[in-house]
Amino acid sequence: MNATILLFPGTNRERDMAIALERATGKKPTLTFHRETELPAGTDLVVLPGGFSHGDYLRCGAMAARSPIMPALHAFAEKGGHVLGVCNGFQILCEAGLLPGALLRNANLRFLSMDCVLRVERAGTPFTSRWQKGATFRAPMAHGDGNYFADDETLDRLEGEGLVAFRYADGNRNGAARDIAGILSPSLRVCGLMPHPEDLVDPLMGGEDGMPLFTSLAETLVST
Ligand SMILES: NC(=O)CC[C@H](N)C(=O)O
Repeated sequence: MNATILLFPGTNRERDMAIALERATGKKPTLTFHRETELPAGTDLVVLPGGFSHGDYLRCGAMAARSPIMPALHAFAEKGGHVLGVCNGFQILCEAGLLPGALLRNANLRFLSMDCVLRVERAGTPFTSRWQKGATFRAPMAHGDGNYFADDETLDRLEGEGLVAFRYADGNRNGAARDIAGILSPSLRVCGLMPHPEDLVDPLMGGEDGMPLFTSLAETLVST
């Protein structure tokens, strides 16, 4: 699997993401700056990592969603490419319209930095094939704007079509609608989630709970 990590001004989780991807694939991902207009040839997976792109001004991810690289990302997704967005990356994917809804300020208006427990709501996707449905796992979270919002019609559609990937299983600290922590596109090839599985991929970090996300992708996206 050839992974490309996108970098925006203010991205700060790209190294964590690169380590997690390399652990799963044995290959170093490519880093591509937001000012580029093309993705590296042969990219199987594009990852938008966490951080504070453009200082979180306007709304988290709003400016990054209009970066020069974004038309290439849209084209990649339309052609069947896989895209993962974590935290600020999830916010950018929503602001870019690649996933529905938006991430609003946390309900208590505080930045949340702690571990949470996620439940896998949809197994058998490129992002979740290594988990059973209903499995729970620990994931660190660190965000000020993780309050997932969408209108009821959209939420009903996401639930009806099995596009809720992950829910908070140990309490809803940020106010996210229906405890939603991560969602999938109808194609199942675009996924965004707020917590950080890439920060729990080594016993030295306190566990490897996040690894199945990356091994699922590595197993699905075997490069030709
Ligand atoms: N860790 C992150 O990616 C943070 C995302 C965003 N800046 C927020 O605070 O919500």
